[in-house]
Amino acid sequence: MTIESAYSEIISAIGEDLSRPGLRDTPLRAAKAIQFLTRGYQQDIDDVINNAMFPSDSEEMVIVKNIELYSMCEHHMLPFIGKCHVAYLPKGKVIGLSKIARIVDVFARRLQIQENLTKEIAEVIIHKTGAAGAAVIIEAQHMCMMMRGVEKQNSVMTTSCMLGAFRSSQNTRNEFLSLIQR
Ligand SMILES: Nc1nc2c(ncn2[C@@H]2O[C@H](COP(=O)(O)OP(=O)(O)OP(=O)(O)O)[C@@H](O)[C@H]2O)c(=O)[nH]1
Ligand SMILES: [Zn+2]
Repeated sequence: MTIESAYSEIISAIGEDLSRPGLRDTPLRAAKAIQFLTRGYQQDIDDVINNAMFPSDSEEMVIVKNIELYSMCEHHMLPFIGKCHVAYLPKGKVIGLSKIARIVDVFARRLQIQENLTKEIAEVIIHKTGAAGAAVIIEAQHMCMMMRGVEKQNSVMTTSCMLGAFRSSQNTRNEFLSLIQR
């Protein structure tokens, strides 16, 4: 079954008239949309990074904060939306700035829970850059909690993953936390 025909069935099953003009092209449109929202499954991390690693003597913390994040919860297939803060401690090389946001998207554009998304981003950053540490914090709101279910509009879920020096050194962790709060 194609995604398009699956959407046709869903639209019929909810009692709608698939032949009315407004819905005629909807299964195809919706199929394209869900493929975009889950395109992370088709992406390869090394292709995304595209060798954008540059030698550097700097061992100072690099932080990219407020990366906007759109993902889909794996329980309800509804969006969760928020921001992601990423940091790492370079060791001999730095990664192209945009690639950090691209890595976030590779994992966000899948069916996810926020905890796993946070961990997957941190693990790839540390493995691909050989950094002395990596840290990721995600703050997000889940449509499955807002539009339906418990219907809470203001709760924000915060998750973090601290690896390497961010886990072992409280000073490093505090530096990261104070810099993202500024
Ligand atoms: N830990 C975690 N839970 C999530 C995430 N996204 C959605 N959930 C939760 O997944 C749970 C699924 O619970 P179920 O009881 O199986 O599903 P449900 O009956 O639709 O639950 P309600 O949302 O409470 O109505 C809910 O508590 C959701 O809030 C996430 O990223 N992380
Ligand atoms: Zn959900």
